[in-house]
Amino acid sequence: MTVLEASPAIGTEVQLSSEPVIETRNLDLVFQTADAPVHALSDIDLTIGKGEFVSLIGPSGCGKTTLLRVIADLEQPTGGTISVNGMTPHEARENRAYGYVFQHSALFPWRTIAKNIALPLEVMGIDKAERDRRVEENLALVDLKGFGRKFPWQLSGGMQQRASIARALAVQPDMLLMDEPFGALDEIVRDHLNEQLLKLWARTKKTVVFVTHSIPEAVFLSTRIVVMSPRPGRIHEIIDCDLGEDRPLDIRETPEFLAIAQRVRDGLRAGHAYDE
Ligand SMILES: Nc1ncnc2c1ncn2[C@@H]1O[C@H](COP(=O)(O)OP(=O)(O)OP(=O)(O)O)[C@@H](O)[C@H]1O
Repeated sequence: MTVLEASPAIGTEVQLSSEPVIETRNLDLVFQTADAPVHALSDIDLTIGKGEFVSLIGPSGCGKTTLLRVIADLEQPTGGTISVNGMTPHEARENRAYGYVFQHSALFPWRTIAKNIALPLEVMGIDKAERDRRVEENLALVDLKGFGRKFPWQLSGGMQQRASIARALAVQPDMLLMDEPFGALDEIVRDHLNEQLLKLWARTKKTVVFVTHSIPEAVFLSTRIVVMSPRPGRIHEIIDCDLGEDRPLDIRETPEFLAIAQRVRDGLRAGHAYDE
């Protein structure tokens, strides 16, 4: 199925090769605060297809997290429309359509890794045998086999983030929403996790929406990159990242990769001009 998206951003028409799972139209969000209203999102038109890996990139405060939180039903838009898997975000949340991964692992320190992963399954009322099966399956998926009985503080930061990805995957969501999950980690660990995430994505075919500040990370991981501009956050440009699925780390030195990275950098610079 091919879907044509009309977007006010640069690169106005986008051909999606899969059915749309997230669709926003004229999405707006104004936070009411004690001082003055904060216009966080303005006129966001975005369609994300099933199985895509889409990164949101933009300067601090441009609304990346807010957009992810709207998709996740953690914030309510003040204008426009949004559908997630053909449902409202609220219905999608109730249907456990997505798993959410935060910048910091958000694991409970008093529970073992296995019990952290099992927690949402307990809340869902899934029986112990199935919980144990899913814990083992997802530990293996993020290369943490044998670490289930450890506590979070016994694991490195990178391993803790992998455990939170396993927890998000355990509810078997169609989608992963990831808010700068590797932002607090050093470069080498981040490179390694980027490689692992890419393999995981290729294996599971989940739709991923990924917030990052890093241009190389966005280009390395994504099928499309949404470049946002600040105050109020809007989409400046959507860039295709047509590097194929097989992406070893040294792809980052190729002319194709560097050309896309330059386009993203130019987009971020031009987006800043909105502020002036
Ligand atoms: N609950 C809230 N109440 C009021 N203002 C808010 C709230 N949440 C976010 N904001 C404001 O909305 C704007 C967008 O914030 P958001 O966290 O989405 O940006 P971001 O692009 O994710 O930033 P960063 O890259 O620094 O994480 C900012 O100006 C922020 O201060």
